[in-house]
Amino acid sequence: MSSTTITQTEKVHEPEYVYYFYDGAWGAKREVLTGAQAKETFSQIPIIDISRIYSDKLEERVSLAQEIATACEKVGFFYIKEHGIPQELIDATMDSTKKYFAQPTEVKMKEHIYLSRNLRGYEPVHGAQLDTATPLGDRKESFLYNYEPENDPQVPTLTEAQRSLLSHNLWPENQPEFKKECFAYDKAMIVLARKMMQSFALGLGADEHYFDDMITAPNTSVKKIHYPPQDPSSTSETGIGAHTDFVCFTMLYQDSVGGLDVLNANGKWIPAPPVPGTFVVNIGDFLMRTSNDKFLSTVHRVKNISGQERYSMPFFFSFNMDAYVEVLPTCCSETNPRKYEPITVAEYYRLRHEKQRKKFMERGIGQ
Ligand SMILES: O=C(O)CCC(=O)C(=O)O
Ligand SMILES: [Fe+2]
Repeated sequence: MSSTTITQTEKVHEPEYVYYFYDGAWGAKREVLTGAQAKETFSQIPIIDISRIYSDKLEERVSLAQEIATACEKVGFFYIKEHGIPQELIDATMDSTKKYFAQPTEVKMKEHIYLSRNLRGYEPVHGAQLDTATPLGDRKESFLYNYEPENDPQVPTLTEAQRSLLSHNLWPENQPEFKKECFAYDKAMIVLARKMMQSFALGLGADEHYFDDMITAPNTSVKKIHYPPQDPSSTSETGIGAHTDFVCFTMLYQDSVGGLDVLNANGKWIPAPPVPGTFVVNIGDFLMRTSNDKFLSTVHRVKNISGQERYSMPFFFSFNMDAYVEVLPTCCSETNPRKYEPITVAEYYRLRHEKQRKKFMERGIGQ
């Protein structure tokens, strides 16, 4: 009698994942794909000259919109140059931002976000923790302010009900210049953002003015951010943990230090280094939803290991708070039916903030 033993030494493939913050919580993940498993995805971020956005020729605006739409579909991130925002305006607001952050923390804590009704104002270093694997959280301090209708170049007429949906800012009383510079910056960015929305509408196959009525009092906000340098080997903190933005889209000004990375479909981090004279634009979850997932809301993070102080200013843009937003009919078909129900921006934000606030409270911040 004889017996045969077969020993299997086959290597078990252990998948590797990149984790990120999505829909109010940490824990969404993307598998790292290499070799034969790798998908077709981006390895760099396109730079688009958007001067045509100001053209009086529709065909030029359409060709730009198509270029932008391709970047939104394939990457979800792109740089814009020749955007029309004067560099002096950007420099002035950056200067006042640095002056604001240079104050002692206890002075800035007078505008702590938890003293405001809706998380506007100052958030200190380690005040946020997107990546729960970093016990200290985000090595950044920030100041967040929201749209104020009187500062809109096209001041909207709002009902009391509409007014009640707006966020309230918490401005530093001792720095009137800071508020002035913030407003000047916001005013210019609102004009550009409305143009960008027209370009997105065209790129999604809709009428150029499809979104116009939904952005008469847009829910915009600007976050001024200071990232002190961090120890490159530290795993206990990061600059800003990996996440997607939950607004429609973001136009980010970053200084010359660098540290922003963008995640591609294979779970690989692609750097988005500073390019002079540009903003980095990225699609957020709400426009992804509105486009029936045609445009991508792409995961990104920041780690400032440069040894220098880094400053950035994302300008976040969403529709009017009471806008009832449906998936664009041009993004749906019989073979690609609508994936999301219509929702108002206020409700969308309420649901997201509820989840996020619960998480922050669990950490014991702001009580
Ligand atoms: O500072 C940056 O470069 C990015 C900031 C960011 O992603 C955010 O605030 O959502
Ligand atoms: Fe972001």
